[in-house]
Amino acid sequence: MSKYLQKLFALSEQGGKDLTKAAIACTLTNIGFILPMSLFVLLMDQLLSPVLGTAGHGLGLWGYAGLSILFLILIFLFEYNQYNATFLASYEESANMRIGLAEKLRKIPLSFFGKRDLSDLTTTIMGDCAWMETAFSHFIPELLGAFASTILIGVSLLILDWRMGLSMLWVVPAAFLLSAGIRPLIDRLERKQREKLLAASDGIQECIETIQDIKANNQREDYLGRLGQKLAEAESQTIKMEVINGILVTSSQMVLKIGMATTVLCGSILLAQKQIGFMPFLIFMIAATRIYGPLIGCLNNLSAVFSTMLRVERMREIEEQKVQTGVEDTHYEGYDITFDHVGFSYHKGEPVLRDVSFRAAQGQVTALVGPSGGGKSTAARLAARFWDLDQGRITIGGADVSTVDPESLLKNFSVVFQDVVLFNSSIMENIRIGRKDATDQEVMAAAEAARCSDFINRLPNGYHTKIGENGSVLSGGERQRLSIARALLKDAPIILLDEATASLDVENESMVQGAISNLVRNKTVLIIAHRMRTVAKADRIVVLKDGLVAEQGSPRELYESNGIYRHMVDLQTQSQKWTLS
Ligand SMILES: Nc1ncnc2c1ncn2[C@@H]1O[C@H](COP(=O)(O)OP(=O)(O)OP(=O)(O)O)[C@@H](O)[C@H]1O
Repeated sequence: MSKYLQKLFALSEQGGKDLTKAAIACTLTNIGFILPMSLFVLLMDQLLSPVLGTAGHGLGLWGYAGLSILFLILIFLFEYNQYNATFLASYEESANMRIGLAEKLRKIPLSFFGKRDLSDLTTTIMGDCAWMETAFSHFIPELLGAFASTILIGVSLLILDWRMGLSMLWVVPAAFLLSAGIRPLIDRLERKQREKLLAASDGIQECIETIQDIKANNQREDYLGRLGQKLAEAESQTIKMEVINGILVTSSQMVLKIGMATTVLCGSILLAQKQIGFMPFLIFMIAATRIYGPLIGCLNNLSAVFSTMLRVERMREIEEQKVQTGVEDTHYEGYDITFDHVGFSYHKGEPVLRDVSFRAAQGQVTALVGPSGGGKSTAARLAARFWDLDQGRITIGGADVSTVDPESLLKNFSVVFQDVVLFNSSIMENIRIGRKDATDQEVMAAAEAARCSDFINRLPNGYHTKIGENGSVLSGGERQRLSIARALLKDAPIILLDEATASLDVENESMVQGAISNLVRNKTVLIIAHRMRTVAKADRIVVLKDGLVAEQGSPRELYESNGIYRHMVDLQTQSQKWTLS
């Protein structure tokens, strides 16, 4: 049972065991609610014995008091046990689920994120895991418990009198068959509802992120109109879903209630024909008032259980993704990066890099240049194994990067991208991400070298100033300098600079380039820049155009060969002379 539940709901081994325990605990609680009924039957048997001419049980006052106390204690213990078995275990499992998914996401290749909507992923990790908490503490164990207790009590009633038992229990499979029949429709509606809700939440997020551009382009009316449309569609889909859900729940509950009527009808006929005694009749009448209670409660939650299955499917999709693996203690013979006939595509059949071969030697600066969309950033990221290749191989110091564990590989890289990511913490902590054991002095030295100290000293709390979400209180150039400071602090043997100085003015760019020159000594540097003067002093230039290496050589060789590089240098020289006439 535990293994089956583990597989069905994508649980850990412990989670499967805990859910089984929770279901047993709910079964016991449901049986506990029947106990007072047996006391009532005993009492009735005794009180009615003179009328019915039976012997009666004669428990006496103390006997009834003793049994009442015993039943109360049992009910309390069953409830207490259910609380522990459901709540505590479910919170632990959902915490493990979240951590497990986050761990998995850490190891999945980035290609997966290109295919999945980010808010969809966030909803799966946060929303679906939170939903699982309620599902494991309520919906699922209560449903299983109601099933199990109904079967146990039903079998006892069938043994007592199979005719009465059947008249009472036939409705249970009928109600569940009805629910199972409607399930495909509910599943379809729920998928659609999720799509609409995601579209609405994407719309809201986009609106917040792009509010400046929307206003600047006078698009407010149009944009809000489209957003309103998305919200209205989400609302109407949710209402549709609720209506169908309501119909499912009430019709299943009505079917169950018919069971009460058939029990009374069958019981009255059998009693009138003297085929059953009054006490068994009474037992069935009382049972009919209690047996459907837990099931009716569960039918309310049945669509939630269906929804749980859909969410489990989404989680399983993440869990079953292939992760990037590799050895952690790779030996590198130096840090030359070699691209050997590399082919890569983000989407099948649309190659971004084709047969790319070049070498970025240790101790040299290799610049990747070329027209926009040529594949420069892709190539640089492939060296750090952000994705796996379709063809060829990339080696670092002779080691094929596809055989190296991605996290241990990245320890060799200091990376500065144009789209800097900063965290909502202090300047000090943001730089220290480069090397978490760095002292305050080392952080400050890195900040100084990256020309950050001027603006940091102007901030109200200096290095301890909180910089807001993604460094919102800083300018583009300041954010970029922080990220350079982070890379300087990490001091890794390979440096990737992707438009690292693009947001800096000329004065700051040359200062930061001075800092970078200190950093790059004896390192392997791969630099991507659109400004040709940024790469003019590189040791080697690789021109990527349409995913192919169009030319490579020293800046001088390329300039003299009169190809794409020269054309780009000449264009930029001309554009610098350009003024508004
Ligand atoms: N994550 C991604 N998913 C799908 N396609 C992508 C992704 N990143 C880049 N591309 C596509 O791959 C091609 C190469 O992009 P890349 O960013 O490597 O070029 P680039 O030479 O660095 O361009 P730029 O100079 O404009 O930054 C482009 O057509 C781009 O649209």
